[in-house]
Amino acid sequence: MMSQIRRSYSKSIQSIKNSKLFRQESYVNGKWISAANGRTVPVYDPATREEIGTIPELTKSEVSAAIDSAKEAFPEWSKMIPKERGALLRNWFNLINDNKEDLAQIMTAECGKPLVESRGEIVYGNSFIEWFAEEAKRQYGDVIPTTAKGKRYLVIKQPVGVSALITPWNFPNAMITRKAAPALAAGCTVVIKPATETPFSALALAELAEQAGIPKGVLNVVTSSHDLTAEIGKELATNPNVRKLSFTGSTRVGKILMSQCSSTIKKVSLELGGNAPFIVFDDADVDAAVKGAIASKYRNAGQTCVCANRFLVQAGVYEEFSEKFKKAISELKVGNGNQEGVQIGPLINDNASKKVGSMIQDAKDKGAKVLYGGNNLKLNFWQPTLLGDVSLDMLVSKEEIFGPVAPLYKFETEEEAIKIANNTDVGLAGYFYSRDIGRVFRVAEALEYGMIGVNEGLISNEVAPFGGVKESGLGREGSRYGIDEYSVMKYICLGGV
Ligand SMILES: NC(=O)C1=CN([C@@H]2O[C@H](COP(=O)(O)OP(=O)(O)OC[C@H]3O[C@@H](n4cnc5c(N)ncnc54)[C@H](OP(=O)(O)O)[C@@H]3O)[C@@H](O)[C@H]2O)C=CC1
Ligand SMILES: O=C(O)CCCC(=O)O
Repeated sequence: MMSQIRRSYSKSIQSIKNSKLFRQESYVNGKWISAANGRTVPVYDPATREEIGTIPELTKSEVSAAIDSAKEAFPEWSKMIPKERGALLRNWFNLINDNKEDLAQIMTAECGKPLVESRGEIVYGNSFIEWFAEEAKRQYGDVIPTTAKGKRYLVIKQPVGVSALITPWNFPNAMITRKAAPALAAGCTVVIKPATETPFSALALAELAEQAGIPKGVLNVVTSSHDLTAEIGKELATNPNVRKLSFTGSTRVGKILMSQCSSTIKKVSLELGGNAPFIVFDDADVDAAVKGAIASKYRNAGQTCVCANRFLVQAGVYEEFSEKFKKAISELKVGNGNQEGVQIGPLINDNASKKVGSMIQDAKDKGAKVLYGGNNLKLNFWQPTLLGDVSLDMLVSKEEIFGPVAPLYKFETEEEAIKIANNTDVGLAGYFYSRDIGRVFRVAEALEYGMIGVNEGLISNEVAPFGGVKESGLGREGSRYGIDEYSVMKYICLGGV
């Protein structure tokens, strides 16, 4: 049976050492399940369009049953001593660490990112598990000085309850661990719905969670098809037994989920789209700015919500920055992510590719110059692209590009740069390069973004609060604040003391 299925695996999956990690069933209540109606959905390698394997197309009622399992598991898990929960998370961390190369290969096969980035994401994703394994022990409450004789006031933190976690395809591992680890540490049980394009990284995590001893029903992974996504999302957002929903993805879907969650007043965390400005001032170290720009823009072929989206460059260094940027991207290697040396893989699917193509065309139609690239090489592989003479009416200025395209704008003054940078409905990450300490404070404070990189293009880590303002979302992930998203405060007023 196995050899029959194996024939259709992509090459990257064939090379994994621990074949147990490649699960093709959903994981509910400690069991690996198929859909009751037997229906499956194929998953393709975006680099080759080869079928990697299949996943069950669970229906709404099966997702509802997974929520029931999480509800049943909640009392015991939430009452466990935090240190014991932390120890199980630590086991999970260790197992992920032991299997990191296989996990990276599965990730590259299903989402296309270069293997070197997949390896980095496994380490990054695992850092959230390690961090929250520790934080489980640090959910401190408060004792509030009394205002009346004979009374004492206490505040304790308790887990919010069953948590639904809906995650995207661009970070198939880290977006799960950044939600599941604080949820489990706080004492919540979870139902995870991974993106239909990238379910195997999620199922591999579930396999290792099971091996780590995380009890049945505590962590569930439900898979389905794009056709049923809206129905399943609605079930997760409206089922009264779910008390928390955390979503990473587009602002469009975030708005739908937030409105659906209002029917049962769930606690909601949303990590949505961005339109990150990357500002280079005249006083910047231009070489450092180019290095930061490449790291920020071309990570995951530009498919990252914190990717630089608009490059605002002050007139005095515009030519120098543009020339050096162009040279740097001309050296980037595009190809199948599982080949050594590749820095830019394919976009996730045809829709993503069409979106990038139409944004480049729109910019050209409105007068932008292609300074480098601009071509679709094959399938969904795009050349790293640099656009000059970009104006604010172009789609690349207004929308999240989610592809390897860098638009350059020239500005004259600091005020103008801040005004352009803030002229958007979203506010996730913003970046700027300057060596003037006064400007560093002024601009960092003036930018309407949840996260700011100053002389730095990569800002994410497990100890810092990740999240946005405006339509980029609600809540913070990672850091000491991340666990609060899965906790509720209880005030206890003690009389007769
Ligand atoms: N903030 C971020 O990290 C991300 C931002 N985006 C932005 O969104 C654009 C479009 O990408 P796309 O993949 O379509 O983004 P979506 O927001 O549609 O997809 C992301 C996740 O949301 C799920 N989803 C989609 N519709 C619903 C729904 N009605 N209810 C519940 N869950 C739902 C998807 O599931 P399924 O896979 O089953 O469809 C997937 O798990 C990108 O170009 C980018 O700009 C996209 C992904 C991540
Ligand atoms: O939403 C995303 O695009 C994933 C976040 C990437 C990061 O953690 O840096």
